[in-house]
Amino acid sequence: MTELLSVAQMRAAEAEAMRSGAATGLQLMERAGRGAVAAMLEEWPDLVAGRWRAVVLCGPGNNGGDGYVVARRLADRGWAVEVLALGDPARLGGDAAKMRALWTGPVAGLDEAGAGPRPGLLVDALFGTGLTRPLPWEAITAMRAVRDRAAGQPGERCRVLAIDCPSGLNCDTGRVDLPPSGDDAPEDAEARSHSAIGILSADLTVTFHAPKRGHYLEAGPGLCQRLRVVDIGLEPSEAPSPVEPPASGRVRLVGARSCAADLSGDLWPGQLLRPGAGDHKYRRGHVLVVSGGVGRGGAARLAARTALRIGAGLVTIGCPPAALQENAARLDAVMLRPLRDAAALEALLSDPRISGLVLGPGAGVGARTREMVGVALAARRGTVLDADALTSFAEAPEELFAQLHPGCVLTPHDGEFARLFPDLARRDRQTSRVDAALAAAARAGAVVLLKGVDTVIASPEGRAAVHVAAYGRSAPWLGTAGAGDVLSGMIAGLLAPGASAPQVAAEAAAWLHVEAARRFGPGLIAEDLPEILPAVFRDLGL
Ligand SMILES: NC(=O)C1=CN([C@@H]2O[C@H](COP(=O)(O)OP(=O)(O)OC[C@H]3O[C@@H](n4cnc5c(N)ncnc54)[C@H](OP(=O)(O)O)[C@@H]3O)[C@@H](O)[C@H]2O)[C@@H](O)CC1
Ligand SMILES: [K+]
Repeated sequence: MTELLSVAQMRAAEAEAMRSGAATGLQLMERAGRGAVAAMLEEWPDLVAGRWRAVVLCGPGNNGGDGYVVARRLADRGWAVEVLALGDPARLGGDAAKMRALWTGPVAGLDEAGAGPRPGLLVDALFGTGLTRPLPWEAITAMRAVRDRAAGQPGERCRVLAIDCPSGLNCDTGRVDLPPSGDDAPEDAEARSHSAIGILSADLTVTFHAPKRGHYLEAGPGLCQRLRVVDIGLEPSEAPSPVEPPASGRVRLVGARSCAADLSGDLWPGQLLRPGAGDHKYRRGHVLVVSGGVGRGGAARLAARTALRIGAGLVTIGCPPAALQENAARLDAVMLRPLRDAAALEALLSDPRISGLVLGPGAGVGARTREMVGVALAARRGTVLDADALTSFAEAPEELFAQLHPGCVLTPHDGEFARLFPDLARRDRQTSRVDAALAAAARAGAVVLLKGVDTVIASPEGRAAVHVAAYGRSAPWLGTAGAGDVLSGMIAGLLAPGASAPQVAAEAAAWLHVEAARRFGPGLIAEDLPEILPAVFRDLGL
C-alpha cells in the first residue's frame, strides 16, 4: 500500500541516504532530473523521436538544480533548450550550483519568457518542496508568458512538466500560497487565484521516491493532473499493511489495486467483505439505523439498504411510530421497529445482537437527536454518527466528545466539521486536512472521516489515511443527494460483524463508495450505489 510522505519525511529519507553513504546529494539530483526526463518520454512517446524545443524555468533552490539536469539531458537528446532562471544563478549554492555549472548553454532571466518560438515542452523547475513563502508573482507571469507563446499558433499546445510539484503547491497541505498581488494580476482575489492556478497547472508531475501528501490533498490533484513517481535509489520504507490501522505519523493512501502485491492475490478490501464458512446472519452483525419522522425517512432507508448490501446479516430501521406506515411500504428485507424516544432506543439496545448503529441521516437537529445519540453511545456498539447527529451538537461539541468511545466513526463534511471543530477548520498555511482530522480525532476520542474529494480518515491514536477520488479514480457524479447517507450505511455494515477496526472499516467504505460510483458512471443517484455493490464485489473476485 502506498505511503504519502510529508516534506520532513522526504528530507529525512534523503539525509539518511547521504549519511549512510548510499548516495551523494549530487547523485540524487542527477537521478531526479534523469528520471523526470525518462518518465516524461514514457508519458509522451511522441516526443521520443525528433528535436523539440523546451523552455526550462529554474528556481533558486534544489528544484532549480533538478531543472539544470533536465535541461542538459534534453539538450543531449538534440533538443533546443532555453533555460530561464529566477534570481541570479550565480547565487545558487550546493548541488544546484554544481548542476548549473554543468549546463553549458546560456541562462536568461524570467523576463525573457515571452520571447521566442512556441516550445513543445515547458519544464517547471522553479520551486519544489522547499517553498515556504508565497510564490513570487514573477514565477506566475513567466509561466503564462511561455504558455502564451503558443497562443494563436497552429499545432499542439505546449505541454507542461512539473518537477516534483507544480511551483506554488505546498507539498504538505496541497494548497497554493499565492502572492497578494502583482502588476498584471486581476484585482479580485478569487479571480487572481483562479487565473494563477490555471497558469500553474501541469500536464504531468514527476515526483521522487514517494508521493507527498500535497499531491493528493486539496488543490494538489488538480494542479498535478497526472502524477508519476520516480525511484532515485532511496531506501524504501516498509509498506503499511492494508488491514491494520496505519502506524502513527504515517499516512497511507487508500487504494485496492496497490494492495495486490501485499496480499498475494487476496485483494483488499475483499477480505473484509467475504463471509467465513459457516457464518450465519447474526455472525455478520445486526445494524440499527435510527430514522427521522414522517416524510424524512429516505436517508435512513438509504443507509439501511446499503448496510444490508455490504454484508450486515440483519438491518433494522427504528422510526417514530407515526412514520411506521410509510417505512413499511418501502421496506422488505430491512426490518422495522417503532422508536418513540430515547427510552425506546435504550430498550431496543438491550438486545446485545445489535452490533452496529447509524444515527444522523434525516434525524433532525435538536434535543431528541442529542438524547438518542447519548443512549446509543452508552450502549458502546460500533456507531456511525453523521449529518444531524453531528450538527445537533454544534452548540456544545464537548458534550458529544465526552460520550464518544473508540468504536465510533464520525463522518462530517467540511461544513459539519467546522461546526464541531471550528478552531481546527480555520487552518493556518502549514496545517493540512490530515493534521486537522488527526487533531479532531484526538479531541473526539473517535475515528473522524472528513469527507471530500480528498477524504481523510484519522484515528485518536494518530493514525491517518487518505482516499482521493482523482488521478484516474474521479467520480464527480458522487456529489448527489443521499450519497453521504449511503457512506454511513457502508461503514456501519462493515463495522457490525465486529471484525474490523473502525478506522479500517471507514477506509474500506470510502474506497467502495467511490468504486461503486465509478462502476455505475454518469447519471448516478444515491439509490444506485447499494444496487451496484454486487458488481463491485464480483470485480473484487468475491
Ligand atoms: N529531498 C530530496 O531527496 C531531493 C530533492 N530534490 C529536489 O530539491 C527540491 C527541494 O529543494 P529545496 O529544499 O532547495 O527547495 P526549493 O523547492 O528548490 O525552493 C527553495 C528555494 O527557494 C527559495 N525561496 C522560497 N520561497 C521563495 C520566494 N517566495 N521567493 C524567492 N525565493 C524563495 C528558498 O530560499 P530561502 O527561503 O532559503 O531564502 C530556496 O532557495 C525538491 O523539490 C526536489 O525538486 C531532488 O534533487 C532529489 C532529491
Ligand atoms: K516545480
